[in-house]
Amino acid sequence: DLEALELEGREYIFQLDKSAGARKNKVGIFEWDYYSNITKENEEKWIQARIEQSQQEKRAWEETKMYRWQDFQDFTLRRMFKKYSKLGVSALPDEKYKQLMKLIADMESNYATAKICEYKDRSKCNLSLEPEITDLFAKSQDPEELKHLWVEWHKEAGAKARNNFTEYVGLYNEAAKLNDYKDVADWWQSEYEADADNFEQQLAKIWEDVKPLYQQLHAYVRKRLRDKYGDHIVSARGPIPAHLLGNMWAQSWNNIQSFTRPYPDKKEIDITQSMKSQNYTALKMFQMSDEFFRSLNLSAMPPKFWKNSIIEKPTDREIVCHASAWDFYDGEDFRIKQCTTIDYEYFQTTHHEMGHIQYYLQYRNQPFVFRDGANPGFHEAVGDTIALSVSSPKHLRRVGLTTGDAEDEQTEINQLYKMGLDKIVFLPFAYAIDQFRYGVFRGSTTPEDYNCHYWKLRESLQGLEPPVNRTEEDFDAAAKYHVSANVEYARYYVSFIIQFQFHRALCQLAGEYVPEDLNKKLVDCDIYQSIAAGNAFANMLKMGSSKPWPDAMEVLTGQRSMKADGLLEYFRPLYEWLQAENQRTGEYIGWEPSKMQYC
Ligand SMILES: C=C(C[SeH])C(=O)N1CCC[C@H]1C(=O)O
Ligand SMILES: [Zn+2]
Repeated sequence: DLEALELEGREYIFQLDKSAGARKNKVGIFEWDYYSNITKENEEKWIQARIEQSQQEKRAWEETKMYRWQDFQDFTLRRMFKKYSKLGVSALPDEKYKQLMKLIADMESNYATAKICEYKDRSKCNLSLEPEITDLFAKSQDPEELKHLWVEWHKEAGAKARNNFTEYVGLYNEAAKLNDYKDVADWWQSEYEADADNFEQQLAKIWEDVKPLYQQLHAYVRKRLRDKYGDHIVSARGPIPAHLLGNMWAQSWNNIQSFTRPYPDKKEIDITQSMKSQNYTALKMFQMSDEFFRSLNLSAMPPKFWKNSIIEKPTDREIVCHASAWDFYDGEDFRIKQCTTIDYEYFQTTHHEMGHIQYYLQYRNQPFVFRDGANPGFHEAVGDTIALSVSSPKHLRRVGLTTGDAEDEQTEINQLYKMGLDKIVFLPFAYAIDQFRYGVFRGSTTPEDYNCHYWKLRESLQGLEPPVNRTEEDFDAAAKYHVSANVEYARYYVSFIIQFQFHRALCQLAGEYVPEDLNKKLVDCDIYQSIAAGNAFANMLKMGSSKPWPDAMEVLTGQRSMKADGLLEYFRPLYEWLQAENQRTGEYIGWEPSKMQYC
């Protein structure tokens, strides 16, 4: 009878889940060894381990198909079976599976080991992205040097990946179809459990809500850059050249805050300078982040975390420097790998990565198949939500990273501007990255016009243009880690929206934010040491992916959908200031078509 069948199904799926967890642990160790020591030998070992895992998964998948789990009464049981009924890339025949793994590994190692020559001394050709190129890009205010670094990096890390990427798209789409998805775009979006094209409608709605704020910020920054570099470099009504914004991908404009902020005579909050003058170390940054989480009654980092993590770039080997957090699915072994430098950006990144580890710790008693974010955006939002408190003036004063004067109107606008250069600026970038890849996977963007489509999106969404003309010899999208490393990117777009919904709820629980109370503003909320906020956060995080994400979001925020209202409320004073300022200077809002050639 059905009762007995369901009982048998329960036995089976929990057994399968346990062995799946053991497989993930084993493959994870090989993957870590490769990412933290890029050699041909380690790449081969990792791919071999992946092949063995995929063969075992295929056998288990055949067995799982025999159960009529759709008729089971228990919701959790049905959800576990549903997740295990999707085989993933292992559905590819062995040879194709191996080829796909190799393509991704080769693109990723090309990105991780790419080197370029200096602008000043062309004989010095050993510049890596981290820390050399990143630091130069953050500090240089020489448009010619920035142009050189931009062009050379996009050649080494982007153009070189074009052929591998094209082949990867074909194989990855084959895997999608074997999993009953139309294409990889459909597969990636299924992670958000939205019906049909609803997920893309949600993304579009959010952009519609945020675009006016972005356009005001874009217009203001363009004016300040024109003041600095002259109108022969920055036009009055055109897109902004992408190499002048302090970041290789123009995804965050924080590095130009110092010479563009609204009230320059107000003391600058220069966290990087404070950290350096206080002899901060990478370890201290990690200990401070761990202490913040513990202050909320959340979990401490376990011993293996401090023992096994790599928090500074090794000098004796090549590694994948791009920051990452790892769950080895044994309840004890959790690691971060990052090439920390002592600056504001890495202070943020450290909290971002520690947020991933905290999520792993909170859901570590879930079945393995539920040890995941409620949706991929949740996982990216945990650390950033905490960092919203950490980067508040109140908290920075608390930890001695800024001194003196309490909030006055102008300082608050400067603070919101600094936050906006990270959080508002990022949204059209993230939107462009996966709009581009959706088109590629759907076939509406072909290899013959990869770069043309990429720059059309960059111009229409971000209001940027390339510093030099582009052709289809280039492949600028792959100059961004996630495109070379096959990491979906809409997760960050979602994260930068929901983290403000989480932050607002936590601030209310901490008594730090009261709507309409001018002494309890969102911009100066710091939930540090609030057990009430921490417990509510933990209740959501513990769920992992055991329920559809609206249930998880509702537990913390009472909302069941992602909405830009949290972000817009946080930045409202800045929005009003920007509108008034752009009116005062008569700045043109938006951008006319670029005169650069890229299609
Ligand atoms: C820090 C990570 C590792 Se999950 C990252 O890739 N982030 C964090 C914010 C956006 C995105 C990026 O750097 O492009
Ligand atoms: Zn992340």
